[in-house]
Amino acid sequence: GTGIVAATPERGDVEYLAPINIGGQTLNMDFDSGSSDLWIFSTNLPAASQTGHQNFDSTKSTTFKAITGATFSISYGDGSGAAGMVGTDTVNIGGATVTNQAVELATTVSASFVSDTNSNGLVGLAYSKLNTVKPTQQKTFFDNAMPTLAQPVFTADLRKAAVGSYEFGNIDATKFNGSLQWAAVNTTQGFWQFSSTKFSVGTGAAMANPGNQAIADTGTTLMLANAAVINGYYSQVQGAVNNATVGGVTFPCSATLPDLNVDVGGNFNAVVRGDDINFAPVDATGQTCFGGLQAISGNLQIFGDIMFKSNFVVFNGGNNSLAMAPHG
Ligand SMILES: CC1CCN(C(=N)N)CC1
Ligand SMILES: CC1CCN(C(=N)N)CC1
Repeated sequence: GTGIVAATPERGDVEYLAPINIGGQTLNMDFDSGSSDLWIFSTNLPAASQTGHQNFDSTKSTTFKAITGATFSISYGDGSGAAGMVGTDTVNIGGATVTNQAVELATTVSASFVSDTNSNGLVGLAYSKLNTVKPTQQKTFFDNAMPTLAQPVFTADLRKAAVGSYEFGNIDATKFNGSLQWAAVNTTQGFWQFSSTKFSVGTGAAMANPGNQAIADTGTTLMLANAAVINGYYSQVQGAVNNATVGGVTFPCSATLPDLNVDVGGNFNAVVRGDDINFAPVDATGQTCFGGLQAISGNLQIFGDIMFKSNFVVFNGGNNSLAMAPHG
């Protein structure tokens, strides 16, 4: 089978929401290729945490089954998190259906999730080895769906300030230009991870970034890269400064931003359009803009939604590879 859902950006493209159906109830969810838990807002939360959200009510589903003694607890890089109990139910994402999918019902969620009323949980699409359910680790929706999908793939078509899509089991060739370029994925850490050991800025010469790795992460808003990339890129942007007050690199909103070209798996070069690297004004004056490319230490870079806005991405769980092409 196949499935397709619209991916709708929150204001400012902070995250992209898509609807899933669980036991007859529809919730708008944040699809996250950087984690592996499918957890949902539920009526098991304190009433205050449920306010403004779609809350799954397991007592209203005729197909829900609790997993006795199973719990989950997950925390994310930004300090947010959720925890609760676990059951199985039928999950249908745009037509792709898994019976007995582990669904994790939150009994506690952090404040940032409560206040983000557009999101009612996460659909983890990284490798199942990262799933947090105890005592028995559970599989992701994609892992469970794969055997019944027409192709063992899902695709992300995320757009700047526009509706895109997530699709399971099919690669829609009308959604990208040119041919898909493929790279091997290193699954050891459970991410859609690949090497990225060189980059270039605009039409400039390739610069080495030895030993560097990156993950394709739909759950992260920005593109987080190491000092070599940050310095290499922003040295080419007039007026770019590291603005401690704002918490990252800013530049005049009138700046011309060059494209960033990054190596993927030693196999191909992905282009992140300069226009997509202008994330948003820092204040109402619209004079100063916050960069979509920001710093992270270490050599595991996080290619988040900023990269996805310039590239259609295919995740192939059949042979652990990943492909990109410019959006159509
Ligand atoms: C390496 C980190 C990337 C951001 N995360 C995520 N999308 N869930 C957490 C893991
Ligand atoms: C990967 C996740 C990080 C935390 N999130 C949040 N606070 N809304 C969602 C995505």
